[in-house]
Amino acid sequence: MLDSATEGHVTADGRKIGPVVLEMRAITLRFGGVEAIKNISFDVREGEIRAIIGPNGAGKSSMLNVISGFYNPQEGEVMYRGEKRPPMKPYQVARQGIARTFQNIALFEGMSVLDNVMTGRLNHMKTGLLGQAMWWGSADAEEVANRAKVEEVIDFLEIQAIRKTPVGRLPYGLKKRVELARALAAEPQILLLDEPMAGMNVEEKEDMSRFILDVNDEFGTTIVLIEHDMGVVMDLSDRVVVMDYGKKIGDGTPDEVRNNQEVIDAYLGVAHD
Ligand SMILES: Nc1ncnc2c1ncn2[C@@H]1O[C@H](COP(=O)(O)OP(=O)(O)OP(=O)(O)O)[C@@H](O)[C@H]1O
Repeated sequence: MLDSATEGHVTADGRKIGPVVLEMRAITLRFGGVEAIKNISFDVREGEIRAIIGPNGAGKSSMLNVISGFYNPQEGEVMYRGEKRPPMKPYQVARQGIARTFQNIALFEGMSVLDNVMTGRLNHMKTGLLGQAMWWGSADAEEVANRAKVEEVIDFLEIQAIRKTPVGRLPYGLKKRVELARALAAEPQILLLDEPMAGMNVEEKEDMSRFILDVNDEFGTTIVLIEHDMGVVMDLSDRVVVMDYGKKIGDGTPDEVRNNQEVIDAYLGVAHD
């Protein structure tokens, strides 16, 4: 199905998957004596939904943190759009078009939904948020564009009704959606989602799954996600990387991974959460 890193294909449901956009090459990450990631390679194609799964402590968050620039690995290379990425700070990675959400929600609780989503535009602002706030009434071209994008995202994620509500007053599932909105406001090419359904009830999970699929479909955003809920992962993802104790033990379509004996033994048989 995927013969070449430079070719794309169309999925059974009609979504376009492009060439490789991000490639992790032989990544090793250590914390003192702990090897959180052991010589792992995998790639991400433009427009795909790529999951990273594995039991607790497998190294999934560490991997997402390497992609987002939060950690720089001791060994290996991150190739982005065909070029080797030098060690970078997270804000530099964000400027390259990679946005993320966090496992534990990281929003400004006292600020409104609208203002929280607006912070996602920081990378697109020449004046910075404070400057924008001071000129809130006058609306120059940059501000108009930023506001328009934020309103588009708010509409898209169906959170218009709560746009003025302080985030601290919202239920958990909606906070997660606001976090997604903030990440989307940055207009990322790659969106990193760290356990987007964690702590959600069934209905909230269904909503979030739909929004992830819609974002991917509507904006063509490439999505890399970590998720514990196996049903969600198998339904959403084009391809899945399986990690266990810092090693990669599987990589392929949901069906391939489901039928991989090493994965069955090491992961699916292991209860957690
Ligand atoms: N900042 C850190 N300092 C020291 N060790 C760390 C640090 N971050 C992660 N580790 C260790 O690295 C290993 C991988 O952790 P990581 O959080 O990446 O796993 P995970 O698969 O995301 O787990 P979970 O599903 O529980 O979130 C663990 O042994 C963890 O204790």
